[in-house]
Amino acid sequence: MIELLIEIYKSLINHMDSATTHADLIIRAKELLIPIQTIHNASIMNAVGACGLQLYNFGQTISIPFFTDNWRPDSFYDRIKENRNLGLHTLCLLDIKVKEQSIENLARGRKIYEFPRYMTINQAIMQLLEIEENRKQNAYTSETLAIGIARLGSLTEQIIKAGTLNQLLSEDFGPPLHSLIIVGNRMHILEADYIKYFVADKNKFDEIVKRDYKI
Ligand SMILES: C[S@@+](CC[C@H](N)C(=O)[O-])C[C@H]1O[C@@H](n2cnc3c(N)ncnc32)[C@H](O)[C@@H]1O
Repeated sequence: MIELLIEIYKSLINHMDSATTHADLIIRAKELLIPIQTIHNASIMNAVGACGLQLYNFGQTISIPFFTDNWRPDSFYDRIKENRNLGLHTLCLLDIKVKEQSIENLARGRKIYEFPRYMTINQAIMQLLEIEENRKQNAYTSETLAIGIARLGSLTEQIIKAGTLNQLLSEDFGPPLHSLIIVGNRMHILEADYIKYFVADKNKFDEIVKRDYKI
């Protein structure tokens, strides 16, 4: 019970009702008859509006896990495709590996943990392009408009950059945390006007807006 209370306490530092983790904690607390008071807070799920895309126009959020040599999951590709078909943007949350044990240490019961790893926007784009290359259903291409966000909310270190997936691939976003947004295939003119502030290559951006969004 103490452990659950600590988990709930820790989870108060983000938006309490936004994800499976939170629902799980609340259900478990209710089962144990622990009284709960929810204090709503900021979350990437709504702070993402800082990139200029309107929250109304986001579809399903996805999480992109690190590929390994023999585990390259791609089920989230279908979610991106569904969102894009409806003209909606996709917020991609990127994998975090902290307190992970190697198979060997796990097998031997050694409490030795691997160095923490945080997926970068560049790694996420590489994985996404590999998946498109395999699936070939045009959910997106290297020319699709996207927005990379790093350390959102930090007064001095926040970075927001918009461009094609290909353009963002070579950008340096610095230390974690990173998120990626794949822009839907419908965009309001106000969204386009806002995003322009985060674009390095304005000519290319205008070209894409004209070509893909007819605005
Ligand atoms: C498992 S999710 C948890 C999100 C958290 N519960 C929340 O609601 O903000 C963690 C992922 O959210 C994204 N994220 C959280 N905070 C962020 C920030 N300040 N800037 C950019 N991405 C962020 C990153 O992709 C990170 O890997």
